[in-house]
Amino acid sequence: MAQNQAMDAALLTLAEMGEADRLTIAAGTPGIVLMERAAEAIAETVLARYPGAERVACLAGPGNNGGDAYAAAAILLRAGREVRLFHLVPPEKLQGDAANAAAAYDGPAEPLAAFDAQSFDLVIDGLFGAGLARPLEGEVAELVERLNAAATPVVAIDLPSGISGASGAVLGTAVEAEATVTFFRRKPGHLLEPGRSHCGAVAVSDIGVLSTALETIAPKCFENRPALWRHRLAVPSDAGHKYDRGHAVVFSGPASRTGAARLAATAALRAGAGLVTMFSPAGAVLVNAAHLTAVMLKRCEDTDELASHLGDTRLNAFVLGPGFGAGETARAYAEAVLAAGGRLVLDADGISSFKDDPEALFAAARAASEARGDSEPALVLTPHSGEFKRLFPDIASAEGLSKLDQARLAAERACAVVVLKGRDTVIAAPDGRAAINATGTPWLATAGSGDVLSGIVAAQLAQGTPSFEAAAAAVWMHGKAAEAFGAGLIAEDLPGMLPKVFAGLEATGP
Ligand SMILES: NC(=O)C1=CN([C@@H]2O[C@H](COP(=O)(O)OP(=O)(O)OC[C@H]3O[C@@H](n4cnc5c(N)ncnc54)[C@H](OP(=O)(O)O)[C@@H]3O)[C@@H](O)[C@H]2O)[C@@H](O)CC1
Ligand SMILES: Nc1ncnc2c1ncn2[C@@H]1O[C@H](COP(=O)(O)OP(=O)(O)O)[C@@H](O)[C@H]1O
Ligand SMILES: [K+]
Repeated sequence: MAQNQAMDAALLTLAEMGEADRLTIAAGTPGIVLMERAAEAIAETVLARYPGAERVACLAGPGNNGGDAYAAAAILLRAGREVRLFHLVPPEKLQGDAANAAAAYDGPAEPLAAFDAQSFDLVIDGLFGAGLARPLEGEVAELVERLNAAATPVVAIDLPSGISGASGAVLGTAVEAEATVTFFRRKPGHLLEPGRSHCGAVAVSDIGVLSTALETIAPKCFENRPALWRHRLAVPSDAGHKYDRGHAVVFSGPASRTGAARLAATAALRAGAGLVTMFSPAGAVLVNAAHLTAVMLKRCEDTDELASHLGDTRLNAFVLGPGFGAGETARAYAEAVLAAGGRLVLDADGISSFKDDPEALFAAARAASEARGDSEPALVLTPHSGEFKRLFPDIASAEGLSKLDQARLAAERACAVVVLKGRDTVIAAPDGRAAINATGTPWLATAGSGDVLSGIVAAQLAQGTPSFEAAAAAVWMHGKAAEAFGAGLIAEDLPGMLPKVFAGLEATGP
């Protein structure tokens, strides 16, 4: 059940989508039938979203994306719309299903050069989809730029032309659509920026591709939805006590920089850790004591004091980095926590501390994961792109890697779950599993919101949720908390929204 629901959230590579098509066609559904159903889905979206759009332009490219445009044009013509089709290559040059779709269309058709967006109420973009192989240039690139400058709304078939389905990158230039209709499952490019912003509202149409094909294909990338992790989340048991829900620790920075750690600690408590203790340097104990209530406080002045605290094996999840200060202390604490068998969320200054010797961190993470004996990563890294660059400079600067590729490579190298943050946060595990997040609002771009996220991750780790699922759940909840609050959000508001997020999680399906 959980497996099936997760498969609904799968994001397919070009090869995986091709394989799903191939298996469906081999099982008896001809390609032209899939194209016909794709066209019906496009027409349905057009008629439902733009009931008043009379003058419709269909732009048809040289492949099957163009074939979909011909087939959609035929349906809209039958529905009484004033349809004109503009083609990049003459219909007689099309092949296979696209050629058949073009032959079945008997409305007006002209070369692309005759197209003027201003003369239409709506444009259907069927230039390029999954087969986009290189950057747009010349006549097509100019046309796309004119189209984007015009006010006419665009519905894209499969992907806005110019967007890479694999990476969300703009190849040359790309159509800015109001809506996109894709088939069977989304592709990473629908969620990764800038692709996501170019897609507008995405509708996914089944078109009869066999969902059982996914069992053979075994995709490893998913949209971050509860179906991915709900079954692994720890929930308070009826007769449980607080220690059943884990004991999280957050390291505080010095007296003038304690707020970030408190944000993480409050979030950890709200997100369900049974107990949360702040480890504070001596000079910050009074400041922290004046602010903390349910969060407990312990002095931790140096590695000796830390070693004695780590003797308490009930302390099981740690946050190090928010407001901590970058340097030798952070490095020593991180290594000590991992060596003691703790699960560690390393954020902000904690990440930057390893800038000159990332290998030391990766080796500590590898040793910790091996010592656990369950191949469960002990380390969760939560970098934004600047912090990511400090730990993984070569991966960050390599040409042609998507954000998804970057997070996966980093996770494998660091033997850690990597949460590469942003509007399109990617969560990746060393075994190649990845999730792309779509919850949240731009109001999350506010000081301290990342600190709150690290606390939510730690709460899940403390409760025993596996690291990948813990990180993915935390990112989803963090985004939902922001959505529930709305405009005017500051980081302090996020923990207080978590009860609503939990209530919503209980009430809704995947
Ligand atoms: N059963 C199925 O599979 C179903 C698939 N469906 C639909 O098929 C679509 C995929 O079709 P597709 O594979 O034919 O690719 P498509 O996106 O039309 O483009 C390929 C053409 O573009 C050309 N070309 C590429 N880049 C270029 C550039 N920059 N500038 C200029 N030309 C460029 C490329 O030329 P070449 O690289 O060969 O020179 C080739 O001619 C998919 O998105 C969905 O809409 C649905 O019907 C449902 C069932
Ligand atoms: N435009 C945006 N839309 C959605 N989420 C965002 C956006 N910008 C930032 N975020 C999220 O907000 C958080 C910011 O974290 P971070 O950059 O570490 O900030 P800070 O260091 O101030 O806490 C991350 O979880 C990130 O994914
Ligand atoms: K398209």
